[in-house]
Amino acid sequence: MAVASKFSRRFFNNPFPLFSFHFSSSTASSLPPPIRVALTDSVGRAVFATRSIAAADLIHTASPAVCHPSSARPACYACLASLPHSQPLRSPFCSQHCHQRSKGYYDVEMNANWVAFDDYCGTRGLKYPFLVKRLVCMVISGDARSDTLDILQPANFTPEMVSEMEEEFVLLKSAFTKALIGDEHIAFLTKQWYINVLARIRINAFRIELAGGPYEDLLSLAVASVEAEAAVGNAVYVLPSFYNHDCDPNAHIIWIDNAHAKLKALRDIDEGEELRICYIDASLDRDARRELLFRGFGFQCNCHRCLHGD
Ligand SMILES: C[S@@+](CC[C@H](N)C(=O)[O-])C[C@H]1O[C@@H](n2cnc3c(N)ncnc32)[C@H](O)[C@@H]1O
Repeated sequence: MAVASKFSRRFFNNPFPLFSFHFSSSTASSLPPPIRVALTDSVGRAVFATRSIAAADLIHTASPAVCHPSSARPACYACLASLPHSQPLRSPFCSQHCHQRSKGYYDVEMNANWVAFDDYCGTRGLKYPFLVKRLVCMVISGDARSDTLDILQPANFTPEMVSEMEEEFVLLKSAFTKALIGDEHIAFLTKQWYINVLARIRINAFRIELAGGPYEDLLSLAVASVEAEAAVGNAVYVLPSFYNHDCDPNAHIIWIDNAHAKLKALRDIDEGEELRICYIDASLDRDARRELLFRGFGFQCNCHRCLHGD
């Protein structure tokens, strides 16, 4: 972690961190999470430890700003908890609590006809437009602000990529206008807004695979593992989006039962060290990792492993 340490010593001494966070963590301690976000001169913003953290410690938890279940596996509409495979799906919710808390945006979504939009995105294998659709429903219902994701780093789209998004944007917007949602409620939904949100989702979305998915029996476990798609869905978070990537990370993000994320230390971390997670499969060889990071996230990885040819 030479690169991380190089940044960390300098930025830990910066008296003006961009953010410090004070929210609940599931550790027994009443201390705030031991992190802060500060600006670096080579990788934008980054997360730094404000005290030493022991291997396997929970650093903090995070709830998604927006999430959406995958179509391949039944998952709760609100929290992405696995739903039983073996029962006919009666409700898209895992609990009354999830139903209640997402009722506003669920009703907005159910009021519109999604056949054309879902077909268009489904046949092209597009998953991120579904996160935008969810965010639009949340904004209309008053459950989110239209600028919720503005703080996150955006991807650079080429003009060709932008023009390819025209059709999905038109289908999304027309589903709402045909559902007679008043202009005043969807004034924010311009093509520029759509592109800006997708650009942030592209860099910051997490594909969620549950570590502790409840399988009712061996058959449902077999069905789940035979399916190529192990993810229960995708989600975007605010604080976890400030973690930079390292091919030999000192932290990781995990999901046990649902989209509520846990950031955990993979090894002992010093006060002032930068916390980094791995965005991809770290077991790939250097060329494959670099290719994936460049195509998926648009950056040349500056981690110690990559710089030293490992
Ligand atoms: C999810 S964001 C991480 C937070 C970001 N630095 C920011 O300011 O919001 C991912 C972006 O951070 C930068 N980044 C993350 N890890 C990097 C690395 N190992 N090498 C170079 N750039 C990296 C890249 O610009 C990448 O697109």
